[in-house]
Amino acid sequence: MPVKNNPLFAAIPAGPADAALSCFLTENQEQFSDVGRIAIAYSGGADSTALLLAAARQWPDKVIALHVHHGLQDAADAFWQHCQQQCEVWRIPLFEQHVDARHLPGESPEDAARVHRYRALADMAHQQHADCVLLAQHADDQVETLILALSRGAGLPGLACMPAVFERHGVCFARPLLSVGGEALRNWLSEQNIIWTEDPTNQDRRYIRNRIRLDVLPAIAKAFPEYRQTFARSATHAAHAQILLSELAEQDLQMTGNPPAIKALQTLSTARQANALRYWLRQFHHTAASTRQLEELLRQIDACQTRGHSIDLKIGHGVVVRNNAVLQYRPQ
Ligand SMILES: Nc1ncnc2c1ncn2[C@@H]1O[C@H](COP(=O)(O)OP(=O)(O)OP(=O)(O)O)[C@@H](O)[C@H]1O
Repeated sequence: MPVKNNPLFAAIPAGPADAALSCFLTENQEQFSDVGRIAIAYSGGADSTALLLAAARQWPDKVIALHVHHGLQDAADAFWQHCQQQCEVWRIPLFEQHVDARHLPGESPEDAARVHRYRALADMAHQQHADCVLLAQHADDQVETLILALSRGAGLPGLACMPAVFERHGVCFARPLLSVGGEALRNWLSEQNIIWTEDPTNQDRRYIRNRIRLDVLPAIAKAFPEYRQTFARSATHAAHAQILLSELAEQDLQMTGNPPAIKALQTLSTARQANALRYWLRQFHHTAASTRQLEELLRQIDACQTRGHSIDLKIGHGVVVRNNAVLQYRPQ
């Protein structure tokens, strides 16, 4: 039975996820006015449950659910079973992919799981011919991301937080719930007696994100009741400023050439050199320099005044070296 004729589904009234989705669609009209198939990244948790229901109401019979089985914790099977049961009730087609999300030495388990998850979601979206994958991160996730970025001393790309629409692995991803808080979504689901799964690791204070959510955000909420809106505004300002810096870096790389000529780099101010080099490393070599590495690279470039001067600096999984008149990044 299709979603629109399903009495179980039709009985659920619209809630905050519907409002946020419709606001998002108004803001991104062009991209979403004519979608064929739309996929929801459905973990079984509260946020993606609310998004799945709102999306299925918005696009009856065009919505599919995608679930990534992480195989990391014992609960992964239970999450998958829960998703199967719910999608059967709502008659929403569900697809699943298993990933081996073990992390490499030095890599955080959360980062490894995220990398595998995006790859699996993109694979499934390709296989099912979905136009876009919707993720259920909300306003509180955005604030957590901002605080996490501040705690790490991040630059503008980190402070810009999570974009509402982006592309990865050739697939469009979107986050339509960034304007709504997590509590509103949960309260609404509870009022409708809709069940969801709780990830037990969300209470584990060994993870910094959980400490932010459980300990820091309640204190911030007390001191700054409007923090969701004001923090989101700051993230938006940072995102806009980052766009300008990327445009400037593109112009500067046109002038210096790619790979950048050392003499041409030296004609730029130190801040512009740093900006151009960060962009060059990120866009063309998929790596990022720490603040200290970048300072050292700028020092070596400044000192490179004669043929005899060399440049040699380890950054990410490679080294930046001098190759005659230009810089070169050599993966190792
Ligand atoms: N196992 C999964 N399968 C499919 N999508 C997932 C999975 N885990 C997370 N996602 C998607 O990525 C988003 C962000 O992941 P995160 O780990 O922050 O979510 P979560 O804590 O599982 O929250 P929720 O499921 O309540 O949205 C989720 O909202 C969901 O859309």
